Amino acid sequence: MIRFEHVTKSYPDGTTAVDDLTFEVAEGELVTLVGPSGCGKTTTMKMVNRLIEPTSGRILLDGADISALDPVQLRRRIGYVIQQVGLFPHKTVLDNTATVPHLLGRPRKQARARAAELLDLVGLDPSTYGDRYPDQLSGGQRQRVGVARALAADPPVLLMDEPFGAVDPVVREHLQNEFLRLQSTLRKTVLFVTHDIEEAVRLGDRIAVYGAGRIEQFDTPATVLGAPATPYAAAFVGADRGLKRLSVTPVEPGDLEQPPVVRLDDPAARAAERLAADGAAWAVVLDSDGSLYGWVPASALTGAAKTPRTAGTPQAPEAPQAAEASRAPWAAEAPQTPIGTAGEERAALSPQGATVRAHARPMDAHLPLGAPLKQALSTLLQHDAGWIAVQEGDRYLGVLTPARLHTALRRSTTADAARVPRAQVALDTVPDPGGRPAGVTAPVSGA
Ligand SMILES: Nc1ncnc2c1ncn2[C@@H]1O[C@H](COP(=O)(O)OP(=O)(O)OP(=O)(O)O)[C@@H](O)[C@H]1O
Repeated sequence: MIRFEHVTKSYPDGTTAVDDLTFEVAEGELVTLVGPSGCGKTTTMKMVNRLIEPTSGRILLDGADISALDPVQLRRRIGYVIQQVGLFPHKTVLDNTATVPHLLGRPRKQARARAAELLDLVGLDPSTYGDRYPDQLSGGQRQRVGVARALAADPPVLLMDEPFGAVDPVVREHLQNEFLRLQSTLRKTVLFVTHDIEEAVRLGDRIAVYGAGRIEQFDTPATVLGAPATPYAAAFVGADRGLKRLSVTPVEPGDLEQPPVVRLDDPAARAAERLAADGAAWAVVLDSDGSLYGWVPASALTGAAKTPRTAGTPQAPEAPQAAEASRAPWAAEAPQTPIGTAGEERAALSPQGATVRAHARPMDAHLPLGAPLKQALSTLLQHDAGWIAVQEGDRYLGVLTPARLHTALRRSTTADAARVPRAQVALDTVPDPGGRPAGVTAPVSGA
């Protein structure tokens, strides 16, 4: 755990780089420091490993004042990754990574074995890259070596100063994902400096938004985006913060609609009756194991007797479209005419048309529960669909609609501001697609 207590750093020329900082980074937490150039992020970070000494205040590491610790001993507990990486040009990748464990007294062979494990961990095959020199690597690969090297002594704390700043946006996103994957298992205490709000939001458990030498807001990404504490923080996170917030708001069970559900092997006639009774224009179709197969329009089921249809890929015009806000997205325009269930009509069903299977449209697109709303919106747009199914593992849970997505975003903003679970928030200003106040009587699965 890192704790800053009223830390100020002033230079003899009168510049105050940071002014009265007080904050805490919990063990295993990743805190991003974000702000414009010159606002004091790097100074903050370098005071933790005593490359810079504060003018006043103190910094505690696991409760101990670091000013009383030997700087060399202190730095052994702290991995440091910087943008320029700073690999030794004349040493191979493996030797670069093995340097610290070797310096710490591990026999060379052991240190190299550990280095190979770490290279593997950061996604560099040691048999391919271990014997290369830094100038034989791409920028992104060098950054990975930098991370592997910082992890080599297995320090509980990592300081990362714009570690992915020198690579193109695609590689950067890849490195960020890999680092998040690593961090989910390693659980280091991380201070991560960036001037990129997208990166800060993406990686941080919490974000410190810096103004000139001071922290303007220190909170979760969702709260910083949903409820900026000051006009400065609002301006820094950007006018499009609602869009950014989509990336940090997960789909929860309470966000989902529950349209009628039929199974592939249900008799088509019975499914049609069910949809007619519900006044539904379509139903979700599940496999026998409860996973998503696709959807079926009521019109296909009612026409089942005459024109059995072989399931194919749905064409865009057939895809379920976004509902008007006033009714459930699956609601029929007019009540469906139940198809005849008289014996002679049933007998007319061909074997192919007898079950939902013959009329169902497959739908490949679905989302895992917990996926960010941004992914949900992107999937909806990509498939030109009015809903997208949400699954937990292989189990279908319900569907997310554009209206529900909007409600989820609004509810999460309110929930974060009030510090309560999203499921407890009722919004009565925006009706959901069923015309109900969202979060009050809307169908909720498992929330
Ligand atoms: N040795 C120094 N003497 C005087 N001023 C300094 C010194 N080192 C840094 N500063 C000033 O302290 C302020 C904070 O610098 P710092 O490097 O912490 O900013 P930063 O937020 O990390 O910026 P960047 O994103 O550009 O790296 C800046 O105004 C900088 O000019």
